[in-house]
Amino acid sequence: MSSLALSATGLSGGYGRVRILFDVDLSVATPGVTAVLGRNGAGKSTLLKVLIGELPATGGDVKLGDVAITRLSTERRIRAGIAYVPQDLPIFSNLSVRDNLKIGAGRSGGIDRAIALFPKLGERLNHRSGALSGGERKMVAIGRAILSDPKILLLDEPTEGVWSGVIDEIGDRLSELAREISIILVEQHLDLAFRLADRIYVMDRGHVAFSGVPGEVRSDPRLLQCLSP
Ligand SMILES: Nc1ncnc2c1ncn2[C@@H]1O[C@H](COP(=O)(O)OP(=O)(O)OP(=O)(O)O)[C@@H](O)[C@H]1O
Repeated sequence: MSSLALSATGLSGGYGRVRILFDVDLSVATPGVTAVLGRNGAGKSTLLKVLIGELPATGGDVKLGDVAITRLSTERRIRAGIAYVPQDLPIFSNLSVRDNLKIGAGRSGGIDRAIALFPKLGERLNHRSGALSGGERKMVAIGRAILSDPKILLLDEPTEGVWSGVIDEIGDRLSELAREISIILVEQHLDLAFRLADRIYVMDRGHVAFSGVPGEVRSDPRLLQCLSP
């Protein structure tokens, strides 16, 4: 079980001179699911990119446990125990499922943990990844990410482009995974986010508008305001 919490304090960041995030405070459940909601363009993906170090923080701090990791490279954050699955999946279409998974396996070469989480991948190991369904591609990306044995997993819209019948399946697997590690979940499917999350942050124009446990957030009139286009 993980005891390493990821937290952000007063976090700002963006693209070049364009500031997108303003003074974001966030602290993740360990283990468990912390969902981040907000309308398109609210800054959810940008937040994950700053947390993993793909974009620099221009203010504030990111901590893993008590250690500030704000200035660490993405590679060192991954080594420290954070994994990231971006929205646009880095899946190599020409490679088999097995070879795509092996990219995440490091020196051990073992892909068993990914297959234990998503047994369907075990049946598709020799398939070309480009021929997989949207849901299966998401499974490959998540399965590969957990092979680095992360304590914290950042997931950007794992159900985007996934057939509704498979959304629950992915949700069930994430719920299992969240018994062991912390997941920060950016998600457009509200039902799934409310089902999985221990805590929810609602973002609006680069700020955290409010946060709370799912019951509180669902009945907060600010939710509709923050999610309406
Ligand atoms: N590469 C980029 N360069 C400049 N601005 C960007 C870039 N990527 C995103 N943005 C801008 O940053 C803002 C926040 O985008 P972000 O992708 O973080 O939002 P989001 O909440 O994840 O939205 P979505 O649900 O659509 O993915 C938007 O105004 C977007 O146009």
